[in-house]
Amino acid sequence: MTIFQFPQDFRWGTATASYQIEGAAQEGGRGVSIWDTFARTPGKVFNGDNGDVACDSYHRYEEDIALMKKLGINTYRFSIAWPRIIPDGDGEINREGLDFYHRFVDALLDAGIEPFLTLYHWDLPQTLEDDGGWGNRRTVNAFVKYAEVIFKEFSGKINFWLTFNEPWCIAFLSNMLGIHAPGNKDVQTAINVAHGLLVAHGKAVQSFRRMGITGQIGIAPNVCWAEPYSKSAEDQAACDRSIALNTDWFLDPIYKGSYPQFLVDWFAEAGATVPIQDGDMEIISEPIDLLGINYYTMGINRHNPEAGVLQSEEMNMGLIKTDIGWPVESRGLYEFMHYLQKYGNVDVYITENGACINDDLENGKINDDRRISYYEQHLAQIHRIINDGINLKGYMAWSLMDNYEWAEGYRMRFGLVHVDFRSLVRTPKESYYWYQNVIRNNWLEIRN
Ligand SMILES: N=NNCCOCCOc1ccc(-c2cn(C[C@@H]3NC[C@@H](O)[C@H]3O)nn2)cc1
Repeated sequence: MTIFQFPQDFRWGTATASYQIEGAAQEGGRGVSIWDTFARTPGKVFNGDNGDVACDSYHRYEEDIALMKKLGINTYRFSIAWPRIIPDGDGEINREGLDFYHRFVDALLDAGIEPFLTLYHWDLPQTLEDDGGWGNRRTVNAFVKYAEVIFKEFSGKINFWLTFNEPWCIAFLSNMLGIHAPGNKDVQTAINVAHGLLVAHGKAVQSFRRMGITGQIGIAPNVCWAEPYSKSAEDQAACDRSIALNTDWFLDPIYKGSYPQFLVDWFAEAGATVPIQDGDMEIISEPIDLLGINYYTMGINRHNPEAGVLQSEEMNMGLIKTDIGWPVESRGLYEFMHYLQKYGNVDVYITENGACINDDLENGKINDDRRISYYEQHLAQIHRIINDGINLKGYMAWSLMDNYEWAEGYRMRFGLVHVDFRSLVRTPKESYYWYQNVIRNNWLEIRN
């Protein structure tokens, strides 16, 4: 038996997002988001699943908070649905939407749980997408107006703020690969979206500072760690491109005030350029306080001219995979956290980490041993990272409960709690009780 003791002030939590759990899509004055539209577009989402009901957390949040309290977490990451706050994107404020989130945040605080608020977790008001989306400065300015409404409303209640979740997914998965909403497949559009959201991020941070809002603010990139299939320079360069597009493309502008030139040049070869306007990079590089890092898996990549714009092909190395097909390899988290040190030993929270394991109820229990094994491996790496002196301050498991996994609909289950999407009954899985024990002890026991 090996014991890994965590720091006394280490934060333990779980994470969700508005469109994935709330439901009540036509209630409370909520407007239409790009995911409502995308989900209703034939062929885009498995089974045509949408977020109309989801986990119905809009109505059942007190039950969810009771599960969080029983789990023993002290931190809960959630996102605000912009379409609940300003239904048409940049028009009238919907008081009913603000009141819902006040009730929710107050209930979290009453339960002794620190809210970790994400402003944008992919549910853009459709009206703004119709007018050009993140590539149009109207959307950038509308985001700042929305952010300032939330800052003003929740300052004093919220101490941890994130502007954007997974900017690579918002820009490239959704606008170059077309896999997520709005489903564009155009490199220039993706680069325009990435730049727009970065300017929006910087302007929101400037507002946060100017308004004297409580707490710390940052952004949450997702990680795409990759190691070369061979020792060839070509394969290493292919890995560098994959890693950098998820991380450096966003963190270089924020921490250095400029894009990674080798990728700018790579995209220029493909005929795509970054639409930088005077003053943009100064805005984007407004200093932040923390980073959220979302890690799921890593790849072994090789250069392949046929493998998309980046010409970086992920090889199937025969590793154990989760049920969504992602290799289980916790080593990439350790390697990435050291890679991240090039931006300084900044405060980092793992804001998402978890496994898609689609076990179902058997005799009233869900024996998700594979999920427990995934968490054991990744928490052991977390301990190793902390032991190396890296400022990793907390960990949020993705996810509290099974929810709407975007284009995969409800078939892919990441939760510590099982959700029956017909009855909406929640059932803690064996991994929930395992995580409860880790939190209670503040240590990890690795079975020999
Ligand atoms: N990276 N290169 N890929 C090249 C080609 O990929 C094809 C498929 O791509 C991807 C990549 C990444 C994801 C993904 C999903 N989640 C889980 C959510 N995170 C935020 C939260 O809402 C969770 O639901 N995180 N990441 C999906 C599909």
